[in-house]
Amino acid sequence: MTGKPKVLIISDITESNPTYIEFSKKFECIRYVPTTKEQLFTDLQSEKLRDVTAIWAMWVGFAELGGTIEKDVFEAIPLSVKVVSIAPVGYDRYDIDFLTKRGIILTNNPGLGAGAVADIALFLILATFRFTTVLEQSLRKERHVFRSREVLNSDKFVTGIPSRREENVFGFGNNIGGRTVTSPGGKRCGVLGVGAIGKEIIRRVVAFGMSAHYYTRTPLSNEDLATLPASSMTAYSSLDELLPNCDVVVLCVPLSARTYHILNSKTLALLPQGARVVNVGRGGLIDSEALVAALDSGHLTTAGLDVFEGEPQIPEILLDRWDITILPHIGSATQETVITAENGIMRNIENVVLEGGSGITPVNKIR
Ligand SMILES: O=CC(=O)O
Repeated sequence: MTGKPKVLIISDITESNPTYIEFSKKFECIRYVPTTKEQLFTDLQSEKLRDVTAIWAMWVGFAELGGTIEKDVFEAIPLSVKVVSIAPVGYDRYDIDFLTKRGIILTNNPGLGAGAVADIALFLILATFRFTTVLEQSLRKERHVFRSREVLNSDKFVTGIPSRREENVFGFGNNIGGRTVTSPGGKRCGVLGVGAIGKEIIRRVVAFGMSAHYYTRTPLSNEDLATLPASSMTAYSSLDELLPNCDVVVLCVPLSARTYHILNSKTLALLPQGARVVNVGRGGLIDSEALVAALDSGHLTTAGLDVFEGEPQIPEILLDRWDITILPHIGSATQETVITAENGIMRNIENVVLEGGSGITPVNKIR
């Protein structure tokens, strides 16, 4: 017994983080490594955790115990808990109504890693225009830089690529599987969601010579526009108006009932023939089956995805495709982001537990 308020830390942490060193002087920090959902449920009800006042949850719910910190687990948390503080921006995996009814504040980290996520969006945009995934896979398989039509067309080439040989595939690599390889420069990049991430994406794509096209329910303020390459940006008043003007569309809106499957067979059909799709938001924004159908029909050229519906699983139909670049939800996975997230979590916990506040960046309102 230290007499200090107890914080349950369900996550890896950076022990050398100077903010944590100070924090651990004010709180009894109980480190917990989650194994299974069932074990977590049991442990949360144990005597040792009976008077915990805060839960530092970092990425749990996203990563190692994908989806576990949902209502069924929260039902087990001690009544003494006042705040659950999580690392991510997105809190779509958490049951806000349940937490609010229990009088628990949930805090997130708005804007966390926006630049890092935008970097990954840019990487995926480049991959979708230049077909880097299939070309890298081919290189690894063939073990040399190919230039011959024979090699590119060989059966040893990445599975799934159409074998309409001579007329569609050129050794130089400017036409792969019957689809044209083009530069992003001069093309139109649609950005769906112009929050912190969307703004960073706009800055990056314009630097690459693209124009930025966007639709946002709340118009950008003049201050916002002053920080953006406004002369290369065009606003649209609806999604239906935006989509026909995108050579690539990038999704970075939060997942909600309104945005669930916002790209579906109907909206994908509004994209121009040959368009690309990139998703760094949440998997549930896209109907994966409709995406695959649009690629198969040749309406879409390629896609790049960092997020998937039902993570940590990946829809089977996306896995073996040569025309989709996939990454394991690494948008904000950098050392800088981790430290910023930890600091945000500690600041929120201190505010609620030591200062009697409602959280610095609360998701819900208690009272
Ligand atoms: O996906 C990561 C986040 O929401 O921060």
